[in-house]
Amino acid sequence: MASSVEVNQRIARLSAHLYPSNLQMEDSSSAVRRADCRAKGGAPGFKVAILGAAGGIGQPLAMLMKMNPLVSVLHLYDVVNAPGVTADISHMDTGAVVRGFLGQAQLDNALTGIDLVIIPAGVPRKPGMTRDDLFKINAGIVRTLCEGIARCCPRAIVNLISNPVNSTVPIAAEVFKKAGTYDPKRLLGVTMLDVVRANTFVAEVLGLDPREVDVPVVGGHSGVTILPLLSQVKPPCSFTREETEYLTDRIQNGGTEVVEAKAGAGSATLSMAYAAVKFADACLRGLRGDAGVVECSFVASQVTELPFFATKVRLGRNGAEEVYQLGPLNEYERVGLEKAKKELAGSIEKGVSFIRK
Ligand SMILES: NC(=O)c1ccc[n+]([C@@H]2O[C@H](COP(=O)([O-])OP(=O)(O)OC[C@H]3O[C@@H](n4cnc5c(N)ncnc54)[C@H](O)[C@@H]3O)[C@@H](O)[C@H]2O)c1
Ligand SMILES: O=C(O)C[C@H](O)C(=O)O
Repeated sequence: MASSVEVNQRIARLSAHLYPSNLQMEDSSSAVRRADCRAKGGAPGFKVAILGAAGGIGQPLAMLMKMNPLVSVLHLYDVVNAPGVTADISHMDTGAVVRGFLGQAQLDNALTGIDLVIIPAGVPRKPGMTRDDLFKINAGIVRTLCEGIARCCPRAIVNLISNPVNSTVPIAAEVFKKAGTYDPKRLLGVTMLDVVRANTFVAEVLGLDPREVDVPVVGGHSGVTILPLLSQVKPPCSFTREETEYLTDRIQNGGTEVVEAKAGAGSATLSMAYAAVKFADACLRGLRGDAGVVECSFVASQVTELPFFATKVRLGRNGAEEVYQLGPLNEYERVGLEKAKKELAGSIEKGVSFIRK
């Protein structure tokens, strides 16, 4: 008759066979210890956690981060399906070691020791909804996740994707202030998709390769708060009034264009995962100490009278180390800026009072 130790070993072997992701899900297993050795002994890299990793954005984002050579350890956290996504991604023959974490009981393990946290957790829009309509559900999700960050990795850089970004970033800031861990440089709202779209649409109009185009997009991440500065496009160029209006409208409504095309099946996921990885990679290069890493982001700011605003920022070892001014605006952009600030003020206040209430 088999001893209880032997029985337990057999069960563990069978379980690992049936549920290979358990190899990554169980922190004390020898596979994880081997993975730890590999992470420490292999190419140096950063530890990254994705919260909401089983979602429409989370899955392609996890795949792309697993391909990023700057990442040595990748933690995939979600309240559903984390084991499946982890098993799948972990078979990719790239350097990063992948571990999955399922449900709130594993949130702290998912976050401990992490350098960069990327948050795409939360519900997406359906046609007819504004991003602000997501506040009711997503505000609470972001609060819970940020409480975990404050407990377990208070020095991590946070890339916040969950909408409405104009309110979720102020929510995160308030959670961190309450916990006494707030460092404004380390909290970055992800507005990269607006820049990615702007580069694409402007390149189409100019007949250029989008990779050659750089469009600053400032303000926030919703409707009129998305303010492309077409007067500052690189390479230098000019647009007719008609082109300016077409481009501004298309960039401001790019998200709605995708929501309507998906007809109830969600919002941008693939282009967002691409944009999130582009931004996360910039943050990691900054953490590594690379010079001259500059991207747009919605951050704590003194560029306007508002406490948060998106502009170009320089990313360094401490996050957004320098927040750049707006630069010269034309009349069309000055009018746009006033509209953007008016709407942003309300969204920021809504986020702040959600925590302070
Ligand atoms: N910042 C941007 O530019 C941008 C672009 C696109 C989408 N978004 C936003 O990103 C969010 C996610 O979009 P999606 O298409 O991936 O949605 P999705 O519904 O496909 O995925 C969301 C994931 O979050 C998970 N989740 C829910 N509650 C959670 C919790 N408490 N902890 C951890 N995970 C949790 C879900 O289980 C799901 O897997 C939405 O709020 C959307 O509006 C932002
Ligand atoms: O539009 C949305 O709801 C998702 C996202 O903010 C986007 O810009 O695609």
